[in-house]
Amino acid sequence: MIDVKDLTKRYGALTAVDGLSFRVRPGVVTGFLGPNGAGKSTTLRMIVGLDRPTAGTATIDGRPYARLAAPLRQVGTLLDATAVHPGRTAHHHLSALAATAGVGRSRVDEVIGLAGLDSSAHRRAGGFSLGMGQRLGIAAALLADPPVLILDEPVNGLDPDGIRWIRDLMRGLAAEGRTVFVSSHLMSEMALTAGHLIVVGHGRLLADEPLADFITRAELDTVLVRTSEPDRLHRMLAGPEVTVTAVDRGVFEVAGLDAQQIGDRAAAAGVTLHELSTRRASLEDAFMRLTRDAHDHRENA
Ligand SMILES: Nc1ncnc2c1ncn2[C@@H]1O[C@H](COP(=O)(O)OP(=O)(O)OP(=O)(O)O)[C@@H](O)[C@H]1O
Repeated sequence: MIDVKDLTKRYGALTAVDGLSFRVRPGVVTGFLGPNGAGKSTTLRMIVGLDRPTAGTATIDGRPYARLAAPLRQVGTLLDATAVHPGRTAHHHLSALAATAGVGRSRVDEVIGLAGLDSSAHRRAGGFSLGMGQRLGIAAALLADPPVLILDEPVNGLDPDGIRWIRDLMRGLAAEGRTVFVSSHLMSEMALTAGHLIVVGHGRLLADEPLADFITRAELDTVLVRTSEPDRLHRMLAGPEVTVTAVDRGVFEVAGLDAQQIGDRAAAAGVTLHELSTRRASLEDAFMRLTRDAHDHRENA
């Protein structure tokens, strides 16, 4: 479990992280989202002891990172995949790490296989592509089999195969009961991977809830309606909170009523419908709505 309490980081006049509190629990992939500059990397860096908080605390299984007895065994991190000596091979890099963590050599080969690096294990990391560097970073994070994983933008630079691989890996690690905390810009990817979301904007907490609740709360679902009686449809749907937008001949997108309400009204009015389907909002839609509102709120404050 990761526990962040009133965490604050100021750089001169800029408050990068502003009194942030949340918990990341085991058993589910928790996505960490926010617009550029929202304070995600700064928060992750404070959690793993690379930055000192101006105020507040961040603990991993009850202790600040710096006071963990065996950090590599307790938390695996991927914060900057390029932080590998370019002259070292992947195998050499992982072996050196394994030695400091008291991890056996057989585990090095195991994580190399797990990360899909078998054929490049003896190449110098300096010649690695971004995606291979990410794979090496993930192999290093998994090396000592830690119960907590903190990954900053792990899909960066990965090809579609790599993206699917890391998605399955993260979900598998969470299903084993580990704590998996992962930041990403890719909403569609997070929607497939995360079960829970922590969303920040301007260093403040905007949401801390299951992914499904976050999307539902944005109330952005719409209903697609097809009819041969558009005028009657308009009359029966008219209302202050209802928007009807024509998307094609006889096809309308309705916001403000759900499919059941529209179906009931059509039945009562005797309007024939040829299609009635809910269009679920995407995580991206919900995220844009929430972060835009936070932005407006600040500008108006
Ligand atoms: N060392 C530093 N000195 C001064 N300002 C900093 C420093 N590190 C980060 N910042 C500022 O703090 C704010 C938060 O940055 P941070 O990198 O944590 O955001 P982020 O959410 O990770 O953004 P991105 O998604 O773009 O990586 C930004 O305004 C950034 O410019």
